Amino acid sequence: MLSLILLGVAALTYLFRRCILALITPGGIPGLPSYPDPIPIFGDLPRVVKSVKANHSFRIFFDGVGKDLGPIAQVKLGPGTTFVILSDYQEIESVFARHADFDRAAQTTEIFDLLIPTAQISQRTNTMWKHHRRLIGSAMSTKYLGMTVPRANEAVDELVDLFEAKIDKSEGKPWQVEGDMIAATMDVICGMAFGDSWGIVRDFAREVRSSTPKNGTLDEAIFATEMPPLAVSTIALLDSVPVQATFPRLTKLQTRLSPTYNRHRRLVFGYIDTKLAEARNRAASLGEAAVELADNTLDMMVAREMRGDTMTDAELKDEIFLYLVAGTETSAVTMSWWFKFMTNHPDVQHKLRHHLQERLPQPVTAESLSPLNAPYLEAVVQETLRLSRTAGGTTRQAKRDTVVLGHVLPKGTTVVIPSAFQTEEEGKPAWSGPPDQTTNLDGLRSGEARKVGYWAKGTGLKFDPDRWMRDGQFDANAGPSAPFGLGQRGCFGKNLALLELRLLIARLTLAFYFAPVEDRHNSMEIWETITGHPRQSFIRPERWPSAESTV
Ligand code: HEM
Repeated sequence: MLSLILLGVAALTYLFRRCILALITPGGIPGLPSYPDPIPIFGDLPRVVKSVKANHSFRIFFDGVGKDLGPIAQVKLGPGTTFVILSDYQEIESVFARHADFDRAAQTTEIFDLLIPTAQISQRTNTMWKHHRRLIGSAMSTKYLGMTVPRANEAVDELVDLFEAKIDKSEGKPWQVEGDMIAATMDVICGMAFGDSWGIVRDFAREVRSSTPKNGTLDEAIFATEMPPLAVSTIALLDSVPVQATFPRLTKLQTRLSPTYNRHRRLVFGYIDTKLAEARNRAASLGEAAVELADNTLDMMVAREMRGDTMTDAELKDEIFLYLVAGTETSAVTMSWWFKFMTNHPDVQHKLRHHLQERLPQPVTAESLSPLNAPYLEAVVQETLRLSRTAGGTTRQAKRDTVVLGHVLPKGTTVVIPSAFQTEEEGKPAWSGPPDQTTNLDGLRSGEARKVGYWAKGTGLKFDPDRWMRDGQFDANAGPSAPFGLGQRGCFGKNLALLELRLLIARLTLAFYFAPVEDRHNSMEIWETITGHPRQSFIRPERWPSAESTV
């Protein structure tokens, strides 16, 4: 009897110890390279938090894991939470294409679900996501985007005018350009989403002309321009997305209760309400013709509603607001990096200007900006996207147990795809771990043979648009780059973003020479929100013919 009791006690003790061990061990996937000595319960979390705080950047941390630990590695964030970091381009392509195995990760849907719970970005690939894509997909069609070019051209005219005003007032001093680009992309996106630009850039130009700039601590010009309340509230809502929060759920709870957040929300969603009512009145008076005549996204959605293909009002408003969330900062930040690349590469500016003078008819159309008509322009756009790494990285979550590079990833595993692969060099991928981690991966990869080339050895981190050119043509498969993600959950606004970048870069190159700036204005440091901003985005434009330009 006693021995039975002792046996029972031993069994219970063993089970108890196993449970405690399971609780305090950070978990992880057997056989995958990971950092040594994670802290029990917290795993690598303190290490991640420290690195992100020191660098102001998740991307630097995750790129670093890929470089240190190899093409597939793990970061253990405590029991049950493991991130797999995948840096091998060929396998990344395959993961993006395996829709039955992977979906948008909860880490992404959960950071947006407070702000826009029913928008595409907050959904797994479910019925609602498919319905929304069907309803607004045509907003990204060539036909619709082509129709928006005259309106976008007007927005660029206003930006050129703003730069002219700033040149006249700045006495040759540089200024930070990101605020101008946020204003310009908001004007473009609002024009497309509501049919009305907010006219922010036009107001900026008026304010610049009627005031004197201050001198900043780096001897830069600081202009007294003010964003209108709607734009301020939009930016505040965007900043409330808990992308860097250690405990996002707690941060969301705090945000939900914040009077400031709720005030911004009321203002922006009240504006969308008014626009929605106006669009419905317009559609009612146009009847059947409303579908054909719709020239902005809201009108397009409302016209379809009349044909019985409906979203709820909440869904409609979330999708429209997603335009502002996803479409302004991303394009503005990419453009801010472009200015930096230009001030550091006068040779590229000259080459691009000559190319555009030869190729671009006036007025500019969507077709004239295409890679076929202006291949070097496309090379500059794609090189800017590759090296600015605006989105930093993407994530996917395993829908079932699945194999990646020979390792079984359990259902629910989050795969992080850092941006490091975009700088991959010939025969030497971005990662360079110890020899046992850089073994030949052939036979382990689940995708088809590689279609995309490598960047020439030692050049991955250089800004060089010519890497995309083959025999005078743009080659989309020259080397690895996926700034918009890939697959069915890739960026919805990719075509719009590309058109906008092509137009802005072409028109600004023809209008100005962006003179080099001093070293103290030329830091390449990143600060990260949802996107990776250049900490310094100084420009010193000159009208053509420029006194400083040598050509
Ligand atoms: C340079 C500009 C832009 C960049 C670099 C960019 C990048 C990205 C990336 C990396 C993703 C995630 C893709 C993935 O997980 O595979 C994404 C998603 C998305 N983007 Fe963009 N984007 C840009 C501009 C835009 C614009 C202009 C719009 C719309 C007007 C837009 C709308 C969206 C939407 C709605 C999603 C979520 C799609 C979904 O969840 O199915 N983006 N973008």
